Amino acid sequence: MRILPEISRTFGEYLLLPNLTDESCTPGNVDLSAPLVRHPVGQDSPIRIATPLVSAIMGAVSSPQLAIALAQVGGLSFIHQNQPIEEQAAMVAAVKRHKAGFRHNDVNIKPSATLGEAAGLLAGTGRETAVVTDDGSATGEFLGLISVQDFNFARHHRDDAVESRMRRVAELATGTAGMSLAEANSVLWDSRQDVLPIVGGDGRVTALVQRRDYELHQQFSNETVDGDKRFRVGAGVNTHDYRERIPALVAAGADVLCLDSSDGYSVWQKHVLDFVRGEYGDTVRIGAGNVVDGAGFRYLADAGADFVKVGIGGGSICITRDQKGIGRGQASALAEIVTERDAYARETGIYVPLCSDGGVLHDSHMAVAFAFGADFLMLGRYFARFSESPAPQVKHNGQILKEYWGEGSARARNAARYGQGRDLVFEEGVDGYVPYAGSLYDNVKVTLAKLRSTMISCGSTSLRRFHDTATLVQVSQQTFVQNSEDVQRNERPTVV
Ligand SMILES: NC(=O)C1=CN([C@@H]2O[C@H](COP(=O)(O)OP(=O)(O)OC[C@H]3O[C@@H](n4cnc5c(N)ncnc54)[C@H](O)[C@@H]3O)[C@@H](O)[C@H]2O)C=CC1
Ligand SMILES: O=c1[nH]c(=O)c2[nH+]cn([C@@H]3O[C@H](COP(=O)(O)O)[C@@H](O)[C@H]3O)c2[nH]1
Ligand SMILES: [K+]
Repeated sequence: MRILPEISRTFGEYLLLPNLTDESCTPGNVDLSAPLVRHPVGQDSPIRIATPLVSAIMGAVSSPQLAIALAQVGGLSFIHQNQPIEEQAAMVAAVKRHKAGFRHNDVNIKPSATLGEAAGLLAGTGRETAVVTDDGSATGEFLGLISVQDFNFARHHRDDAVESRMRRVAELATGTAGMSLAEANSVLWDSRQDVLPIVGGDGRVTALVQRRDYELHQQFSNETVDGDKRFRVGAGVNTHDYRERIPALVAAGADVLCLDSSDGYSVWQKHVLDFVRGEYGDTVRIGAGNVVDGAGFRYLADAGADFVKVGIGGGSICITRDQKGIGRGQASALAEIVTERDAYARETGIYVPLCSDGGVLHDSHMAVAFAFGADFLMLGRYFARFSESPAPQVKHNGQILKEYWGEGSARARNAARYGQGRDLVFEEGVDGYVPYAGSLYDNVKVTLAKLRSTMISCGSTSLRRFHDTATLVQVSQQTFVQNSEDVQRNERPTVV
């Protein structure tokens, strides 16, 4: 038995001290880009991301829609692995197929559905337009479009059928499969429609081009794309069915894989890394984890992990610490592993990036994590709140919420029981709600602005320099109480 001479610390226990801010420290000069995978020291990582945020390997978080939005703003998603192999591979393929400016047709409704149902569907998915098909599925016959602008409950009854208000195919301009984005946009503008359905030879809608996306696209200069300008996407894998799952994900076009486990310091993870190197050499990139100490990091780095993920029990839906008594404060875990990463780089000449996973409750915690030396962050709760996340949106006591559940919760494990015999003996995650926060685009923009501002105060224009020069101070509980004790906050309605 050994007792570490430390008190395990979390992000919220630290504040940053400013450093000298000079003329070079402007928001436009701050480079937030990060290496995603291992590389020789002094060289660039084969995959970099302009925005150092990745979405958690969770069913409530990482869907194709969220993956596309996050890649557009320069981050990366990891499609969850708590689902049959074919379904996960299909989600990866959907992201890879999605050409910038072309959206998947994933919101469909039957003509006999009610306007009330259409309104619920659109609100739940954060979309303005649904495609009307004969059977209400994405592969059904294309009959028309129904948008939020097509009906108004002051004039139309909730029980009226969608077909009473939809714009029918005959009245619509459509594009053809294979059309370039520039061509599609010309038709869109000529037709004065907000949405252009792209229709394949079989009469089915393959994609939608939206005027709003065209406008958004002008803003995206940092997209995470591969050499063919397709969005990059990651995928979670496990240590059970990897011999079947990994080939399917690679075939679907996954750009990077990541082992998804609460405990990465295991021979099972080494077996998977050996399998990947044996089958694919360095052409397939795979991260491993999670670990919370230097020994765990070194084991996975030696086994060939492309990045190492840090964090046990710190997630917002985590109950691992209560259930198993295992875990470590995220700040303490990072501090030790960052030291090990840098020692490893000096010894071997190989830099293995660190992903800090979980436990970010405020945007300021991101700055603290980068100051501690994380290369990029994995976030679950943060992304679950956005309209692009796949979780259902619900209303409770007048507040709009999104469902958010852990991968160790009964809900996720039930969904995962597809013949692997992974019986649920005890839960390790919560099944709950988070407040709905609007679109990913708007929120990430604000978060990154805060991070740039913190870095400017600390005199840094790159994450590496920020880490190298940061001064952190541990704060007392009293410091936080002092901030807010006397001020009665205005209860402002949540902006939706
Ligand atoms: N980051 C965190 O703190 C936590 C994350 N989670 C999430 O919950 C999900 C489930 O995680 P885990 O329960 O750790 O799943 P896991 O599949 O990694 O491990 C489950 C059990 O199977 C054993 N095992 C794994 N591979 C094996 C093999 N090939 N042969 C024999 N035994 C093997 C492990 O030792 C462990 O006892 C993941 O999505 C994970 O991210 C759950 C709890 C905490
Ligand atoms: O103890 C746990 N039980 C669970 O059911 C569970 N599901 C996910 N995770 C981990 O939490 C991370 C996301 O954390 P945040 O919501 O704090 O960003 C994720 O990225 C995971 O590492 C779990 N941990
Ligand atoms: K272990």
